[in-house]
Amino acid sequence: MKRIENVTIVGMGALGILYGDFFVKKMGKDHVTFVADAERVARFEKEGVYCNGEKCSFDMIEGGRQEPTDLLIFAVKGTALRESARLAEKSVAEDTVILSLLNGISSEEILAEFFGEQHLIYTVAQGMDATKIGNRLKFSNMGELRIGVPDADPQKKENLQRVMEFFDRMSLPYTEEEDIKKRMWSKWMLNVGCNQVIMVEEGSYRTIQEEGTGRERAKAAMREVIAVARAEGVHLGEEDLEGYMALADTLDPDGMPSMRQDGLAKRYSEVDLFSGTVLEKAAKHGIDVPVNRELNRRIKEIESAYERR
Ligand SMILES: NC(=O)C1=CN([C@@H]2O[C@H](COP(=O)(O)OP(=O)(O)OC[C@H]3O[C@@H](n4cnc5c(N)ncnc54)[C@H](OP(=O)(O)O)[C@@H]3O)[C@@H](O)[C@H]2O)C=CC1
Ligand SMILES: CC(C)(CO)C(=O)C(=O)O
Repeated sequence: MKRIENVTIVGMGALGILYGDFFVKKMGKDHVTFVADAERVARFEKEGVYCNGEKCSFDMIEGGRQEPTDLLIFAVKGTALRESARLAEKSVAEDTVILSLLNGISSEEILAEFFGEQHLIYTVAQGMDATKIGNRLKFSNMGELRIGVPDADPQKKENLQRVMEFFDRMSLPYTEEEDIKKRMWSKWMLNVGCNQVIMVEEGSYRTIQEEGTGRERAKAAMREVIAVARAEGVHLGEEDLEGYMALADTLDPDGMPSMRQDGLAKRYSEVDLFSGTVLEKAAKHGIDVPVNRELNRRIKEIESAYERR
């Protein structure tokens, strides 16, 4: 079993910086590489990035010039996944393992189309309160990775063992999941409620932590995910919803989910991966999802104003 000794990360945003900084501190900077397009490399070289106030010691190179890696981590937004997968092509050799930290239920499928399903270990990143403003990341809780494989393919099981051995060696917080598909849907349910409500109410985690309309609206959006999940054969229930609301309650009340950070920076968000996907799947099953319909309408309305700036 080949040990993981090198990590390549695509996306130097909130999660990319959090994990990049963690790995550099554990393995040394020679074992960690970021890959990006020429423009981002130039910006990084000029401005650098900071993690909890400290300047990060990272190497970033232009896609196409990199060597194959042992572990490739995608930490971009859903809106940039295909474009960044093309940049990462040279990072992948036969024994490269790929993790996607993206929220939603479709990034693994998209990456499997590019690189082949055998490379992918399914992953959910959760529990972190990582807020990046400009080139500065702040977090108080690094959260954890939930990892697993949805089938019993022997090569994937071996890759899962390689990743767990690596995470153990790094003391990186993670949990192996028996039913990774259910975990992905459950976390997605949280994002559909929490990220979208905080975005439209222009708030912070406090918006959904305090009893009141924000919290109730988030739960109502999440209940629509439960209905869609069941129609798709994924058995989510009220206990999963309560479990994830309890997790959201542990986050810094002044922190913000990634979607709200996009809203503040006037960047297009992952709305299509959240309510967009709920609406699509609900239509397929004839399920009415008024809360997500309205959240989707409102987020698109907010984003349509960006073009007029
Ligand atoms: N933030 C959080 O706490 C959590 C986020 N997630 C999920 O993780 C994913 C990443 O989120 P987050 O880290 O917040 O996102 P960010 O927007 O902070 O970071 C994404 C980074 O990717 C960069 N990027 C965009 N396009 C490319 C490209 N073509 N090549 C290389 N880099 C590129 C962006 O560059 P630029 O600086 O130019 O924008 C940015 O630095 C999302 O799916 C999110 O939903 C999951 C759990 C928690
Ligand atoms: C809700 C949260 C913070 C969970 O870690 C998240 O997934 C995000 O910011 O997109």
